[in-house]
Amino acid sequence: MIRVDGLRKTYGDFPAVVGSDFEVGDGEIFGVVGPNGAGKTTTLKMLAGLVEPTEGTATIGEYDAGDAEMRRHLGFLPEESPLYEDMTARSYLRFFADLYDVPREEATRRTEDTLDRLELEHRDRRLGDMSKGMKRKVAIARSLVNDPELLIYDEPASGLDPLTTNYVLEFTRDLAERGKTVVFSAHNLYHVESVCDRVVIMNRGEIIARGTVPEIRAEHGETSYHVFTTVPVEETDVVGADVTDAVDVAADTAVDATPDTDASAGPETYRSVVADMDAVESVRSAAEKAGGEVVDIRTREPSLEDIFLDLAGRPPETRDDGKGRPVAAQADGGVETLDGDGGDRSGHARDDGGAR
Ligand SMILES: Nc1ncnc2c1ncn2[C@@H]1O[C@H](COP(=O)(O)OP(=O)(O)OP(=O)(O)O)[C@@H](O)[C@H]1O
Repeated sequence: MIRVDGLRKTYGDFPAVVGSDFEVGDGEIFGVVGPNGAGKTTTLKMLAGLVEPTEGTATIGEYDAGDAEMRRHLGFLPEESPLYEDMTARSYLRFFADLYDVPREEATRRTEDTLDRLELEHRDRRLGDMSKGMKRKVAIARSLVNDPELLIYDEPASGLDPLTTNYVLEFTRDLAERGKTVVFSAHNLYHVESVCDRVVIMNRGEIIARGTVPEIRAEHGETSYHVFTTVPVEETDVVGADVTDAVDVAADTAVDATPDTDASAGPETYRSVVADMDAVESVRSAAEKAGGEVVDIRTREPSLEDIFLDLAGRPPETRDDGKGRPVAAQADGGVETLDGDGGDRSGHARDDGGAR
C-alpha cells in the first residue's frame, strides 16, 4: 500500500529526515517510533502529502503522496488536533463529512458508530467544554468520516490518561482488523510494542532499526536471565560467563547480595542477573557450594525501549539502518532553531484533517 524510497526532508540546512526507505502492506499497523525531534511527524506529513519531500518519493497505492485524489482515501490525525471549540461533536463531524461529500444518512450512521466504539459520551456538548481525551476521540472520529483505507495517526495516544490510551490503542487494532492500514507514530515505545505489526525506529532523522518487534529484539537485543537463589552468590563465583555483559544487558547489578523483595520468588531470595545459560549454571553451582539452591530462573526479554536506548546511545558508525547499510552521522541533531516552513504544506495547527 505504501512505498517510501529515499525520502528526505531538510529545513534550510537542517536534515529533519535523512533518506528513509520502507514499505507498509495493506491492513498492517506500522509504527514510526523515536524520541522528540526524531523526524516522525515530518515523515508522516510527507506520507499524507502535507510536507513536500526535499528528495525521494512516497506512493500510496497508485497515487503519489502529494496527489489531491489520494487524500480522499486517507484519514490524517495531527499530533495537535485543535477543534472548532463552539461546535458540538456531532455538528463538527457532520461538517467534515460534508467536506467529503458523504451523504447525510451515511455520515450520521458512520460517525455515531465510531463514537459508540470509542465510547464517547456527551456528543452534543461544545468541543471547547470537552476533556482532552474526549477531544482526541472526536478527532479520531473525524479521521474516519470519509471511510478511508489508510489512517495516518501522529501520536494518537500522547498525553492521554492510561484508560483513554488503552481505548485508543485497542481502537487502532480494531481498525486493522476491519482491513484498514494504519501508520502511527509514538515516542512511547510501549504503545508501539503492544499494537504494531512492524516498526521503524528513528533517531535524529535516521532509521536505526526496523522489522517486527521480535525481529528487532532478535537482531539488537539480548535476553537476560534472572536467577533466584536461597543464598547470596559472590560475583567472583559466577564463572564461565561475561558478568560485565550481564550488567549491561540488565541494567542491574549482576549479583544482588541483598534479599530480593519479589515475594513470588519465595522469601529471602537473592537475584543474580546473567547473560547466558553457562552463567546460570555457574550461579547454580556457586549457590550449592554455599549450601543453598536455585529456586527460580526467569528470562527477561529487552523491551523496545531498552533496545532503543542501546542503539541511540551508540556512535553512528557502529549502527546500520536495519538493511545492513551504515547510518550516516547527522551534523546537528535536534536543534530547533530554524524558522520558516521549509515547504510544509500544512502549517502547524490547521484543523482540516487533510480534507483539502
Ligand atoms: N517547519 C519546520 N521548520 C524547521 N524545522 C522543522 C520544521 N518542522 C520540523 N522541524 C525540525 O525537524 C526535526 C524533526 O521534527 P519532527 O516534528 O518531525 O520530529 P518528531 O519526531 O515528530 O518529534 P516530536 O515527538 O517532538 O513531535 C526537529 O528538529 C524539528 O525542530
